[in-house]
Order: sequence, then structure tokens, then C-alpha cells
Amino acid sequence: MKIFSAAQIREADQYTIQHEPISSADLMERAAGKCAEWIEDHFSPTQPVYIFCGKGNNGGDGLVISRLLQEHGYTVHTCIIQHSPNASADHTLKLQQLREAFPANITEIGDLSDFPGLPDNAIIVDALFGTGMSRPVEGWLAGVIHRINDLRSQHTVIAIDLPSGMIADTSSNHFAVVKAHYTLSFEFYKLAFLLPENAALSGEVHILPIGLSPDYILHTPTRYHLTDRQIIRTIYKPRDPFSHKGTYGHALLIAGSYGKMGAAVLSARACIRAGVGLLSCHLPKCGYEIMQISEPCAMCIPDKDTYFNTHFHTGLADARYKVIGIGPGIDTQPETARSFEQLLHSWQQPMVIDADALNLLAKNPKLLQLVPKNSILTPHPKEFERLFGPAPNDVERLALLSKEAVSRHLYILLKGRYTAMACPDGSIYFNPTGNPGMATGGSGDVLTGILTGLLAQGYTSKEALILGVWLHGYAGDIAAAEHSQEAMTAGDIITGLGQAFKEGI
Ligand SMILES: NC(=O)C1=CN([C@@H]2O[C@H](COP(=O)(O)OP(=O)(O)OC[C@H]3O[C@@H](n4cnc5c(N)ncnc54)[C@H](O)[C@@H]3O)[C@@H](O)[C@H]2O)[C@@H](O)CC1
Ligand SMILES: [K+]
Repeated sequence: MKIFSAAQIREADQYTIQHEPISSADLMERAAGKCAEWIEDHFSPTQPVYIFCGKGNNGGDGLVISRLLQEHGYTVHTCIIQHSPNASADHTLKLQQLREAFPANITEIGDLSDFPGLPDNAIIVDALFGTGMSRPVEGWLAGVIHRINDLRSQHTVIAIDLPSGMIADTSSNHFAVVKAHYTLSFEFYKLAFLLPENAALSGEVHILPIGLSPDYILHTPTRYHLTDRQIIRTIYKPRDPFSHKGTYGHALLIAGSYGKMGAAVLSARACIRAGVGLLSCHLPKCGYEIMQISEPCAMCIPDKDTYFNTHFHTGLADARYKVIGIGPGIDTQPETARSFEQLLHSWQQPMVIDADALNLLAKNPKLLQLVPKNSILTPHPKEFERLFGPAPNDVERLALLSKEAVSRHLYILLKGRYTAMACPDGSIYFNPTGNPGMATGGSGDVLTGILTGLLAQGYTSKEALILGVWLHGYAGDIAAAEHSQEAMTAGDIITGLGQAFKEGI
């Protein structure tokens, strides 16, 4: 699914108005109609509704919702916030229609002292500002937003299109923003909904289709995408009936150290479950038997060292590996760092670089220049900061992520609720699958295994990344459904992979 900027959303509205064709007033009727239907499906007419409207088109939506809910027996109080002497043309028209149909209970709010007292258990509809917002709300208007937020524990707050005060495609960190329980947004996810800093503001987001032009959506390029099944289906390649294990590549996984062999085992298992043809694991001697017994499908190459991987850079050319995954549990010993540097000097195919291998890069940033093009780096926010430095907010962190991916020709993901995946072509994909149960030791090692396994099978780095992160999250959702978010383990994510391949594609 494409994620458009506020300017593109305005263009999509205008394009639809011209080409469908439909008047803007009717498009507003359609959009607000979807919101009214959603409210009617979820809340009973016995609950009083308070709709707070701005004077732009977001407020216009609120006025239409007010009329439609009253037509269906809801008691609605419409509060028009007088933040400006002028109203948009559609707002003016919809206010006139509301006054004609239901003249009672329309109040104008000129300052905070006009704010109404609410009866118990009301529904607050926030239709103050939508995509027209481009600067912080200040003064008494910010006071209105804070008042709504003070009431949220006793009432249900439903934001129309965007929680008011939130800016659709840039950071609104530290601004006055409505904290909604639900956001009913039109046609597209907004970038703002995917940013961790806004997690507490949009609540449950529901995207309501309002029939914006499919032609516009198809032909308008955008930088941001939210992975969905449609994208996943274009990536996934069913297996060829005439294939053999050579078809699906030989991967080398460099993982584990004394006390951290679990990371290597989890990663190896995930790689195998992701469909790799053959897997070799380079392990410290102490891990040899552990791996042989835990995962008989993996071949093992013991290091010269008992406790750490220190000589994995040798013998690579003979084995004709398709891909190398490195990092889970390898620790950051000087000997491991030396071997890693030598590996980077000799290996030119894409790699998957995770965990301690990222920390080795952070300790010696000049090594980043040696990372083969099209490699995948999988940092969590702390590792990202160690590698590329801090950013003042999530939008600037995304910009930094993308800049590094483009300039270094790498695929870099940034783990989170919506893991962001930056590609060298400048695009950024967000992944919607997964849950907080995956915030558990070993979950990242599983992802490294999956990505390595997909690359070995011939998926491009971009394909492996988007598909791998989707499957990882999907398998995590299956694990959480089976065991609960608390009790699920990284091993359960691996177990869920089979079902993820069968149902998630
Ligand atoms: N035909 C269309 O274009 C459609 C638009 N729709 C609605 O229209 C919204 C966009 O409407 P608008 O472009 O009119 O914009 P908004 O209604 O989001 O906001 C514009 C109003 O807010 C004021 N404003 C903006 N920033 C402010 C600030 N920081 N402090 C105080 N006041 C501020 C402006 O002066 C203007 O009055 C969407 O979010 C959606 O809800 C929907 O009805 C779907 C169809
Ligand atoms: K709003």
C-alpha cells in the first residue's frame, strides 16, 4: 500500500473530483458517511456524541457525521471551534445543511470557557483539523486539545482522518495533539501513524476506503510503502517441481560463542525453515556438538578457537556459498573483529549483518565502507544509533536511515512496531505484521536466519527483506495467538513459520 504525503492526498482528492467526476461536497459526504457507519457499527445511539469541528474540511466531515448520526437516532452536540473567521466552502455548505435538518445543539466555541461539560460515557469526535495541518496548534486551541485529552479516560475519543494537531507526513513531537482511542482515516495510512513517537496518539487506526481514484493511486510514485499481501504476492516465488537442493542455495551462518550458542541454534533453525537448500554453520568448538544435536539439518564448521569465532574468513571461496549471515551471539572479541575485517576484504556478495557484527561495525566505522553492496543490516534503534548516530525525532531518523541506505547502497532495517526498511533506491517500506510478544531474546536471531535463508534461495535483497520481515512478524502473530504475547518464545516464531508461509502469502 502506498503512503502518500498530505500534498499528494490533496492531489488525489482533486484528481478524483475531476475524473470520477464527483463534487467535493459529495466526496465529503461519502467520507463522512463511512465514519458515521463505523460509529453506528461500534457504538449504541444511547451514548451521547460530542463532535468538535474546525472550520476547514475536517470540520466539514464532522458536520456531516453529526447530521447522519442524528438521522439514525443518536443525540449529537456539535461544537464549532471558532479558530478563524473564515470557513472552507464545504464547511459552510455542510453547516447550512445541518442547521436546516437539526438546528438544536449547535454551539460555537470562541474560547476555552465555552467548552461544554460532558455527561458520562460520551463519544468525542475530533474533527478539528486533518491533513490541512502544517504547523503546531497553539494558544487556546491547544487548550481545547488538552481539554479533550483530559477527558479521554472517561469517554471514547474518535479522531477523524488524523488526531488533531498531528502532522500527516512529518514529526509532531512535543506538539499539542489529540490522544485518540480510534482514528478513522481516509483511504491511506499516513506516515505519522507508523512513527513510534506517535504510538500513543492515534490509538487503533481504521482505514476507510472512500473511492479515491485508483488511477491516481497506481500512477503516482511515492517513497513510502506499507507492506501488504498484494506486495508479498508479487515477491513470493513458489518452488519449481523440478528443483533440487542446489536450486535453493548454500548459506553460511557465522554465529555463536561460549554462553550464546542459543543464538546460533535459533538462527540456523530459522534459516532452514525459511527454505534454504543447504546450511553450514561456522561455530566455536564449544558449539559443535550443541548444534549437531539441536539441529541435524545444519552442517557444522568448528573454529580453531574453543569459545569464539576467530577464523571464519578462511576457506570461503572453495565452499561457493551463496550468502553469509553473520552476527547472532558472536561477541565482539578482538580476534572476531580481525576475522570479520578480513572477511569483508574478501567477500563481495550481499550478506546479512546483525547483532554483534553490527556492534563490530560501530566500533570500527571504516569497516562500513567494505560491506558488500546490497547487504542487509538489521539494527534495533540502539544499534542503529551506535552505527549512524542520534536523530532528534523519528522523521529525521527515517531520513538518516534512508540517506545511509542510498549512499552506501545497503538495505537497512530499523526494528520497531512498524519495522522500517530503507532501500538504496530511496524507497522505505514499513512492515505491519508482528506484536510486542516478539520483544524477547532470540527474536532478532530468528530474523537473521530467515533473511539469510531467503537470500540463499535467490530472492533479491529487497525481496528477501520485505518478505522476510513480513513472515517473521506473521509467524510471531501465530505464536502469540497460540501461546500469548507473554509466554511465546523466539523458538515459537520459528514453529509459526510454516503456517506463515501457508496463510500469510
Ligand atoms: N474533498 C476533499 O478534499 C476531502 C477532504 N476531506 C477532509 O478534509 C481534510 C482536509 O481539509 P482542509 O485541507 O480544509 O484542512 P483541515 O480541515 O485539516 O484544516 C484546515 C483548517 O485549519 C486551520 N489551521 C491549519 N493549521 C492550523 C494551526 N496550526 N492552528 C490553527 N489553525 C490551523 C486552517 O486555517 C483551516 O481553517 C481531511 O483531513 C479530511 O478530513 C474529506 O472530506 C475527504 C474529501
Ligand atoms: K481530526
